[in-house]
Amino acid sequence: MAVYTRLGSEDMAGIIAAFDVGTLVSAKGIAEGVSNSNWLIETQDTNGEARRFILTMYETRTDISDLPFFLGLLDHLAAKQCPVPRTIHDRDGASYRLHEGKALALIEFLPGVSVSEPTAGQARAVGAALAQVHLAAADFPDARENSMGLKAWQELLGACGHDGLESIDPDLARLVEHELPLIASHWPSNLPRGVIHADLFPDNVLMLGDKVTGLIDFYFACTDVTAYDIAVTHAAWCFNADGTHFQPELSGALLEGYEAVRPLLPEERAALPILARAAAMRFLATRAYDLMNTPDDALVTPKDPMAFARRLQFYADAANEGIFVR
Ligand SMILES: Nc1ncnc2c1ncn2[C@@H]1O[C@H](COP(=O)(O)OP(=O)(O)O)[C@@H](O)[C@H]1O
Ligand SMILES: N[C@@H](CCOP(=O)(O)O)C(=O)O
Repeated sequence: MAVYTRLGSEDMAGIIAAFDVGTLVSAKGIAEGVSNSNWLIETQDTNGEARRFILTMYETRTDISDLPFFLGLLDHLAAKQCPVPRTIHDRDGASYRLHEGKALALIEFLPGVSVSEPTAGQARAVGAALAQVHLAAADFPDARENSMGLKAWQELLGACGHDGLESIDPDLARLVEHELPLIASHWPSNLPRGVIHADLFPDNVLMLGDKVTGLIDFYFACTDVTAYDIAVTHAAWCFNADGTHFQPELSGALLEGYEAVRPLLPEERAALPILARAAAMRFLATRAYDLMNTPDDALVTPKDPMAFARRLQFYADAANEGIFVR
């Protein structure tokens, strides 16, 4: 359930009236997602045409000062025909507005559904779309530090503590205490950097068949090692949900799709094993922290950190097995 803030119909009509998108017809809260509040908005324009939008209210996880980067990136990528939602600027030309202290943005509704058991064809299409974003963002003028980088993982896992991790799983503290310093000492410093999505999970990709119709939720986007974004997407797409089974056919297809658009440098491909461990650690860290710090009566169900602990263990065990070798 991702509507944390209740907006009455009068409030909603007033918010929509600030945009030149017609008259509000309906506003339906969207259950998916966990970070922000989202509504499906339907309006009727002056020609009587029905139009659909997504209204997002940014909650605590998204810093308002980052919105110019996120929303500006969407418009930059959309202008380059990437399958991302355009932002709808209000009557004053602003890309977001404040409502009772919280930021709101209206974005283009895109068709498609998020797949839960991707095919190789879908993985290939996602790889190609990710590469398209990396190339299209090459001349995006703004930059943003990765707020979910190594330092954040160390802080989050430190806050969980040895006993806290062991309370999740008896072997979790051992895995983290072995892997985190290894990742820190092997993080590659010589690779191409650029704008990355950093959270391209299946629930952030809209698809119709094998076609990517929407890349959404750019709210972890930042400037970091480009190949790390491939590692994040690999960890998110190439295993079953709980991380118990690696799916080599999806791995091969994802990388083929990516390289058909943006060939990897040899040093990027060589770094994928350590970057994959890092990606698994990143999501293990936020999920473990959230699991330990989400009130029992919270609106959302925390995600399972062990799904990414299993991915991390797999990548560590397979470090010399060439799963990323062409
Ligand atoms: N531009 C869009 N077009 C169509 N559906 C969207 C769009 N943006 C978000 N959604 C829907 O809203 C859900 C939550 O959006 P998301 O940005 O993932 O939320 P959160 O930031 O909370 O994770 C998505 O899973 C999708 O179903
Ligand atoms: N996708 C990650 C982080 C959660 O992000 P959100 O897009 O669901 O807010 C995960 O699954 O851990």
